[in-house]
This record gives sequence, C-alpha cells and structure tokens, in this order.
Amino acid sequence: MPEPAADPKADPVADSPSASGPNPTARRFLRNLHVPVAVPLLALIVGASLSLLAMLQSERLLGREEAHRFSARVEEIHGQLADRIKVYEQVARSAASLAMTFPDLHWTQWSRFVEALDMPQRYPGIISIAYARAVAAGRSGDLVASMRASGLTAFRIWPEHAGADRVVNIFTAPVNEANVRAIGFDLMSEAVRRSAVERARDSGEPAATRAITLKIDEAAGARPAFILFQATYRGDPLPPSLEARRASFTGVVLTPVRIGPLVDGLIDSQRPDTGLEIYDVPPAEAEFPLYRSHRLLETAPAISLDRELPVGGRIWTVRYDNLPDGVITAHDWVPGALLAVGIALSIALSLVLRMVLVIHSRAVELAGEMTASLRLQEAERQQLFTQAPLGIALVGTDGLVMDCNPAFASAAGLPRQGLLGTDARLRFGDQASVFALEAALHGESGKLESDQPLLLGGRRSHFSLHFQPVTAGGALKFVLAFAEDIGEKRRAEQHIQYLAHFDALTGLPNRVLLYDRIAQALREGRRDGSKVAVLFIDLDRFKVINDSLGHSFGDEVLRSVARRLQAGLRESDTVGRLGGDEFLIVVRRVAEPLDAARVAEKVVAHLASPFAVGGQNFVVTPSIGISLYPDDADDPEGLIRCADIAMYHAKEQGRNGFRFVTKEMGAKSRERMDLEGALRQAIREGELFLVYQPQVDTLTGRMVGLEALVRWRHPEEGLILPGRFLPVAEETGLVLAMGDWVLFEACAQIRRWRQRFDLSIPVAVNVSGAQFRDGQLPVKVARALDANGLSGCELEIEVTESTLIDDVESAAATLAALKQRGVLIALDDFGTGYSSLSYLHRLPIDKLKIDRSFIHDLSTGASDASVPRAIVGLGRSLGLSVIAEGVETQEQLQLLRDLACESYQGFLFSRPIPAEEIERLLETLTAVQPPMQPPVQPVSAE
Ligand SMILES: Nc1nc2c(ncn2[C@@H]2O[C@@H]3COP(=O)(O)O[C@H]4[C@@H](O)[C@H](n5cnc6c(=O)[nH]c(N)nc65)O[C@@H]4COP(=O)(O)O[C@H]3[C@H]2O)c(=O)[nH]1
Repeated sequence: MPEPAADPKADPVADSPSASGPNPTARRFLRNLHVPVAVPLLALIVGASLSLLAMLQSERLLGREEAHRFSARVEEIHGQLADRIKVYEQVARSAASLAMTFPDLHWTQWSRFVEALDMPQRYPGIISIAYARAVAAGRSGDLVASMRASGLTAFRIWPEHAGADRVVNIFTAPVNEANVRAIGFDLMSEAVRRSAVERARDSGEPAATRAITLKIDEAAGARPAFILFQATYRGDPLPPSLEARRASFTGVVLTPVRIGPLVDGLIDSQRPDTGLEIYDVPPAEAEFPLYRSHRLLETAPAISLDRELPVGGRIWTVRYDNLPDGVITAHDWVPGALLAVGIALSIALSLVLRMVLVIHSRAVELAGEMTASLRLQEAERQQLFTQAPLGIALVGTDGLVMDCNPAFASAAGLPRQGLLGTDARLRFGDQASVFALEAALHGESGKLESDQPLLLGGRRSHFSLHFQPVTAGGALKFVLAFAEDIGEKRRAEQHIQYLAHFDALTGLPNRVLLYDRIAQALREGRRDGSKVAVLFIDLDRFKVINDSLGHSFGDEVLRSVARRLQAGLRESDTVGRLGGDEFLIVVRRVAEPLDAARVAEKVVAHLASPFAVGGQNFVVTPSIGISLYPDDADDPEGLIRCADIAMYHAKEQGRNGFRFVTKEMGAKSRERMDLEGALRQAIREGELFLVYQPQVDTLTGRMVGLEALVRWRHPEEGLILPGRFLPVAEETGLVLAMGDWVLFEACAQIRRWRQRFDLSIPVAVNVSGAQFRDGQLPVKVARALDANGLSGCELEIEVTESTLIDDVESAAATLAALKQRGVLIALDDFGTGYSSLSYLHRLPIDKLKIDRSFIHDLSTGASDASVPRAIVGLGRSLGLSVIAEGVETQEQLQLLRDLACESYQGFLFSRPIPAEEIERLLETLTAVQPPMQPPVQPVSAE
C-alpha cells in the first residue's frame, strides 16, 4: 500500500505486446534458444581450445624438460667418454714413464707391465700397448742386433727403404700373432703415424692419429681405431723446449685404440633414447662418422647436441642424438590426456551450463511471471486501498503519516497531500484518538468513537476510529488507522430510536414509550405511595372526519389535538398517541381520583373550542376512560386495558365525557381476557370448525354460492358464535391465526367437494380488517389455493365496507393482488357504512352484499325498499352482481325478486350448516335438477 502503483512502462522486462521486437512468446523462445544453446556451445569451443592449448603447452614443456634431461644425460655420457680418453692417455703416459725409467727394458718386462694393466677388463678399447724406439740414422743395425740378442731372432726393421730417422716398434703386449706382426715396423715410414709421432715428440703430450685402419685389422676390414702416442725422452721426462725434446727424444709408446670398445657401455641399453656419432673432423665436413652407436636415422632426431672431445691433441666432435625409436618418456601421455580430459571437461561443463541456463532461464521466466502476478496483486491492493470506502491511513513507527487513501482525506475534510509526512500525533482532532494512536505505536490496538473533527482543521462529524499495529517478526512496521464517518449512521440510529419511541405524526411518545413512562410512574408510586392515573382518550367520530375530508385533513386534526393536549398539562404528565385517534395521558403523583377527573375535564375543555383546519371549523370531542394505580391495576397493560374499557363506557354514555373504570367493567374485562386465552387454545386444539350457508338465485332457486362461517365448539360452553369471540380475536390479533385456519380449511373443503361433486359454485370466506391490513393476505390466499390445487375463481373473499374505507389506496392494491390470483371479491354489509360510494369504481369488486338490516327492515316496514333498490341499481350500473343477506321470509324474497336482486341467502333457504349437511344437499341437487325451492323447514346448524 505505501508503495506507488505499479507502472507497466517502467518495467524493462515486461512482456507487453507493445514492447519492440517479437511478441513475448517468440522472445521467450529466442531467449530460451540463444542463451541455453549458445553459451554451452561457446563454453565447449573455448574449453576445447584451451585443452588444445594446454596440450601444446604441455608438449612444449615436456619437450623442454626432455631437452634438459637429454642435455644432462649427454653431459654425463660425454664426461665419461672424456674420462675414458684421459684414462687411456694416462695409460700411455704410464707406459712412457716405464720406458723412460728403464731404457734397457726387456720385452718380457713390457709384457708383464701390460698384462698387469688388465686391459680387456679395465681398458677394453686399447688393443695393445707397444713401444717404438727412435733410431738415429745409421744405427738401425745396432737395434736389430740388440733385439735379436734379446731373443727376438727374427727381428727386422721394415719397410726396408725408409728415411734417415726411424721410430721402430720394438715391444708390444699382449703378445699375440696379430700384435707381433707389427714388431719392427718403422712408424716414420707411414705419413699418418709419422705426423702423430712428431706431434707427440714435439709436445711431450699424448698425440692421436686420425681414424685409421690398424695394421692388425687390415685383413679384418674397417674397424675404426686410432693410435695414441706418448713420447719418451732421455733424462728429463719432459724436456722444457722443443729443441730439447727433439734432442732427447728416445721413442714413443703407442696405444692403438679401437673406438667401438672405447664407447661401449656408455650408452644405457635400457634407455636406448640416446645415440652418439663421433667425428674426428667437423661433422659438416665429414662424409660419415668415425663411430655411430645406432643405425642410420630416417628422420632427423628431435634433439641433437654436438660436444667437442679432445683426444691426443686432436678435437673430435661427438654428436648426441635423441632417438625416437622406442623412446617413451615418462610423461608422453600427458598432452594427449590433457586434451582428452580437457575436452571431456568442456563437454561436461557445456552440459552443466546448458542445464543451469535452462533452469536459470525457466527460473527467470517464473520470476517474471511471479513479478507480473505480484505487480497485479500490488495494483489490485493499491486499487483496493484507493477505492476503499473506509478511510485508511498508514502511520510510520515515527508517527508520521506514510500514506492515506482518498476516503480518509475526505472523511477528515482535508487534502490528502497535506497529510502525508505530517506527524499524526499532532493531527488527530481528539485527545482520546491521540492516546489511542500512541498506544498503537506501542503495539496495542484500540477502537474509539469521536464526535470531534477527525483531524485538526478538518470537518467535524461522528467518527469511528480503529488503530491497528502491524508487526513483522515481532517488530512494529506501521500502524493502520481506519476511520469511518458514522455521522449519517448515528443520525439514522437516532431517528430510528426516535421513531421507536415517538409517534411520527404528532411527535408524541408512542405506545412503547408510554408503557415505559407508565412503568416509571408506577415505580415512583410504589416508592412514595402516590397514585398514577391513566387517561385513555378516543376522539368521537374521528373516522367520519377522516373518511369524508381525507387523510391529510385527518392527520392535521390529530396534530392539532396533540398540541392542545400537551399545552393543557403539567410537565411531569405524559401525553402519547397509541395509534389512530387514540391518545393516552399518564398523570403522576395523583393524590385522589378527583385529580384525574380534573385532568379529564381539562382535556374536554381544551378540545371544546372548534378546530380550524383547511379553512373549515369543526368540533372534536373526546371520550375518556380513566384507570388508577393501585386501585384498578398495578401494571401498564392492566391500567391501559382498564382505561380502554372505561373509555368504551364513556362512549356508550353519550361521548364527550369521561368515565372511571368500575369493578363491573373490570369483571367484563376479565371475562374477555378469559375468552382470549380460551380462543388461543381453541385455535391450537382445533376447536374451530366451519359451517356453510348456501346462496341462492332469487328466481330459479338454484344454488349459486356458499358462505363459510366460523364456529367454536367450546369444550364446556358448547357452541360459541363469532359475534362473541370475533371482537376479542380482533382486539388481540388472534384473528390473524384464526383467519389463516379458516382460509386453509375452506380451500381444503372446496377441493374435496370439487373432487366429489364437481362443485363449480364459489365458496365465500370472510376476512377481517386486521387480516386485510396485515399485507400478507394475497400471499396467504395464494398459498392456500396452491396447496389445494385451486385456480382461484372457486374462492370468494368477503370484506366489509369499513375495512376498505380505512385506507382505500392500499385496499385497492390488496384487492388487485387477490384479483390477479383469480379470486372473487364481495363487499359485505354494503349500505351500512360510510355512504361514500366514490371508491367503488376504483376497487375490483365482483359482488355487493346488501346488509341484512335493510332486508329485515323491509318486512317489518321500518323502512321502504329504497336502499336495496338503490344498491341493486348501483350494482347493475357498475356491472356488479348483488346478493341480499338475512332473507327469512317469502315476502322478503318476493320483494327482492321484484327489485330484480339476483340472489339471496338467509334462514328462508338454509341456516349455516355443517359441511356434511351441505354434502347431503349437494347430493340431492346432483340427483334432482334445479330449480330448487326453499325447503319448508329451514336447515339449521345453530
Ligand atoms: N338474523 C338472521 N341472520 C342470518 C340469516 N342468514 C344468515 N344470518 C347470519 O348472518 C351472518 C352473515 O354473515 P356476515 O354478514 O358475513 O357476518 C358475519 C361475519 O362478519 C363474521 N364472521 C363469521 N364467520 C367469520 C369468519 O370466518 N371470519 C371472519 N373474519 N368473520 C366471520 O361474523 C358475522 C356473524 O356471523 P354469524 O354469526 O355466522 O352470522 C351470519 C349468519 O348466521 C337470517 O336469515 N337471519
């Protein structure tokens, strides 16, 4: 409610058709299609790409790691290889040292020295260790001689025709056929060897030949080898200068080394991922390597590293290759696995994303729907708030008006905008309201009514206020103030209250208030022993005034009477109107009956002067009955009843006077009360029954109708006629219940007769004034007819002229409703009353019944036949049928025939008789066709 009304334009996601682009369903579809498909697809592509990158990166890293690893291995192998070379060189040096230490060494000693080295095991590459002695020019023969003398008898220097300086191989070990073949060979005779020998001589360092085929291998084929030379000198092991070295040069130790065995064992056969090639020239210049540890590669190796290896003063190049064959590094599987796992994860991620997005999109959709629904609810709530007829204001916990609806502002009579944000505690017009609001701000709800302005400066009325604290989680959120302007309701209530106690026409206390005032006076009387007088006033012949001059005239007279009655009384006395032309005066603190008589005289005197109403002067006289407390009765009802009885007596005694109630009157009154009780019981116990009086055609004697008349079979008193109990029934209202029973019983009887005798004549039922005025008559008649399956024309309702005359307008309406149902209407006792015939043509009447007094008078000669004649004429002119009541003699019948009155009823033909007798009559009529004559002996039910 405090929030502003939802504005659909402000909704950026509102699925309104007016929004640009496709309609909401299509948009939703596209949104569903795009996001949940595109994003997972993108995720898949990105994931796959990242996996590929990861794979490549890992390959790169693995490659780098492999290069490092390879390089380290190469360094390790190369170091070992270099060590071996150094060891081999050391072996040559050792041999050279031996030769220098023992210049006259015997070849057997040399052999022992070499054997001690255990070359096959420790230096597998060294084929042999030999010693070649430098022979000065012309001293070759000495060498040959000394060698032969040492046991080598076949020693000779070869080749024969060599240069002047010779370096001849004299010892070799181990001694075997192949090695022995080289004994005597002049190293200087061959260029490669000579070059190496000279380098060894000049440097004093080991000197290696280039790769050669050894003499011993010449027959066996190419097996790469080289010879390592170490020079020996005389005296100083390493003479300091070149000249000194050349001058003291004595020979060289030569160590032929086969490269294969030199390298063997360096390459791990378990990890054949490293191969090596040895070049004694730069690899680019070499046609093929000195040595290759592996077969020739078809493709270039992934990694190839060249390392230099100094060997006897030469620089070899060792090329290390990372071999692909059979090389499976420990982490080769990683890139592939990375790619596979990456793609699998990407697919999984994409699927999860798809799922999440679909759920999310559905959630968004649901949230949208919920938002729309909430907005609608909010709009409805706002509408409710705005349009609520009840004033509602929201007061914040700080006492400020957060919001209020137009009804609240309108009740306050102030503009709504001016109220918002103001302190409600300073605004409410009534201190009690402020307290109630304060209490509500402390969590206590409260209701109150105020006749002050709702808000200060606003309009004044009668307000109902309700303060209701609204809490959430135990904390006060705001206070709802409901305000209703109940001024109108209050006035209506007061008016109703007034109507309930005051007579609308005269403004005097009505019956209810009168009873109350009497009760009050009685309490007072009981307290102080004073008497209370009740004066029952009835205006004489008021009905005539009313009927002849009209109701509004009558009303004006009643108002004038009321004014005069009031004017002539003390303030402590009460004048009220019981209804109609009946007034009541309650006189308190009456010392003696005479006081009451004086009040009555005063009333008579006050009303004595003529009334001037509507330009006419006339006199209204009262008949007054007086009862006294405690003499006549001690309760309001009893006092009024007694005064009423006394009033009747006053009327009987010539009107315009008053009568005190007497004991005798009281006895009669009691008798009536007894009768009332007995009648109540009669209705309850079914003591009532109906008799029927036939109505007959005056000329033919044919039965044309029946009139139902009520009877009471009293258990003790026997048969009681309506003349005795009807007035009591009418006074007490019992006539309504009695009338209902009569109506229903008559209709039930009609049904039975129609079934048995095919009865087509109507049956008349009398209705009293009370029944007629009750307003329920048409409904009750319809109910009785319906219950007995009657159409309506079988029933005739008899109503007296005086009943209709009370209120012609409403009587006309009631009769019209009855006619509507098809019921016939007869006007009873016609001619006795009010001589105003003007209403006749306005009422839907079918039949006029000439009162029996006129018929009676005919035969007694008390009057002539002018009234019946006039009635018959009237009926004819209005198209109504006319029936005469109370025909007892042939003479009367004849007169009616003469007057052309159509039908009659009376003792002449039949008294009212029980239904069974009617049935016998009907049986006779069915058997003997009409016309019927009146029976000689009238039938009687009384
Ligand atoms: N002297 C004489 N009298 C005759 C003769 N023929 C008929 N009557 C009497 O005249 C009365 C005719 O009925 P009413 O004018 O409607 O007058 C009726 C009617 O106004 C009223 N009444 C009777 N029954 C009912 C009823 O059921 N409901 C109401 N509301 N009133 C009823 O009581 C009145 C009296 O009824 P009852 O005592 O039955 O008296 C009846 C009947 O017995 C005759 O030749 N000579």
